[in-house]
Amino acid sequence: MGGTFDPIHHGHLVAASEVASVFGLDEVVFVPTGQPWQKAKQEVSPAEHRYLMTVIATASNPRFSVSRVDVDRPGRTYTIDTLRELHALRPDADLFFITGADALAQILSWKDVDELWSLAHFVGVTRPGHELSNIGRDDISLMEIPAMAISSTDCRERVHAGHPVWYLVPDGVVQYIAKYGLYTPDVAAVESGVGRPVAATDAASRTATALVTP
Ligand SMILES: Nc1ncnc2c1ncn2[C@@H]1O[C@H](COP(=O)(O)OP(=O)(O)OP(=O)(O)O)[C@@H](O)[C@H]1O
Ligand SMILES: O=C(O)c1ccc[n+]([C@@H]2O[C@H](COP(=O)([O-])O)[C@@H](O)[C@H]2O)c1
Repeated sequence: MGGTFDPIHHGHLVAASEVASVFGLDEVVFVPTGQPWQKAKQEVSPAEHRYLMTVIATASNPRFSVSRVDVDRPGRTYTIDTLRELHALRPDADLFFITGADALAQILSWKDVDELWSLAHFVGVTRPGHELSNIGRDDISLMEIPAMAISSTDCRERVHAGHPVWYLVPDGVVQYIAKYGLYTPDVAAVESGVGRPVAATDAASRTATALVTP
């Protein structure tokens, strides 16, 4: 499963788990992008942070692993290169490529799209707010998965605004984001009060008030 994973969230993990279960996959390899060229207009976190968050998020599942092929390949990330490299590394493996409905809808704009179909079996999964279509190809499988209305964009915006992302992303990823200050406004903005996180003391005093109220 390829993705920018900025950050990885439970929508990604549920999609991978469901496809692995239905198709009886031995392993799901998460492949964080190096330079996602279709996101060139937006700021993307350094690849090492996205790679490490993906490692943390998948560590507890023995069937999940993370590949560095896209992170380590210089230049823009194209799935045609990802699949060729994975195929060279595991020539005997049947490759599946998992995509959400939104990514599948864009696939005709991907590099060398006509060559993709012979390198992997594509599986499109449902995603709230997006229509799932096999874009007229019978060789693409479509799957309904439990709806997770979570996006990395929303997670970044929540952290930036000082709102929690607990239970949207794995606990270790919440802690990683806090440790490295990802998605937080810069210091000047914090000092000017923009995006100020909810103060622990505010929350504590509200709890205390609630406890003494009859
Ligand atoms: N909630 C979700 N349910 C199902 N599939 C998802 C979900 N979120 C992401 N995906 C799929 O996972 C893959 C990687 O997505 P990506 O890393 O770009 O996450 P994103 O949440 O879409 O990020 P952003 O909001 O930054 O665009 C894509 O195929 C995408 O369609
Ligand atoms: O090959 C391409 O041209 C291409 C264009 C856009 C996205 N992709 C791949 O689609 C996957 C999801 O990408 P994204 O940008 O939605 O996180 C990831 O593996 C990308 O490398 C691939």
